[in-house]
Amino acid sequence: MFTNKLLTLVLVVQPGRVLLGMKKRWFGAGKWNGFGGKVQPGETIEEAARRLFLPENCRRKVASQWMHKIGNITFEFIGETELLDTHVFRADNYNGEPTESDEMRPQWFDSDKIPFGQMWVDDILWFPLMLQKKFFGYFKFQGHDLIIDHKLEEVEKL
Ligand SMILES: CNc1nc2c(ncn2C)c(=O)[nH]1
Repeated sequence: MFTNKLLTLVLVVQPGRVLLGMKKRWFGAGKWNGFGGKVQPGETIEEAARRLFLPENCRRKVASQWMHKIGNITFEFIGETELLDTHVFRADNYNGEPTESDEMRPQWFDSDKIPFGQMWVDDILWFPLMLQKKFFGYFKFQGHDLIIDHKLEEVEKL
């Protein structure tokens, strides 16, 4: 019997560059990734994505349509009963200056120099879709570094 944990992931994709953050602790520490985390009770997925990406002081200034949903990926880890239901957004119009937090150290990467070797092993599979389309994904992991099964499909709408 699986339980579902709702997570958000925000990526800023601009002409020629992508904003990633080095996760400094907890789940996924040591990997570059988008920005996000757990959806709290009582908030929508979009509200969580906004809360977890935008610093407190600039949330008011950013219009609500600043991001759009582009993907949904479910991660299963063999031996664990909690599925990570990850909702992926793009926030391309973000024009702030990303600042380091106790969780993440932000850095811009050229689109052709994404550090996939220091990212979750699934990212290299769905990033190309994320750049062009909307997609659904399912990844079954053995530990944190081996994908033993996956599905990935482009969709017109989520
Ligand atoms: C397990 N692979 C994986 N997990 C993620 C990712 N982003 C957030 N979470 C929880 C990711 O890119 N890959």
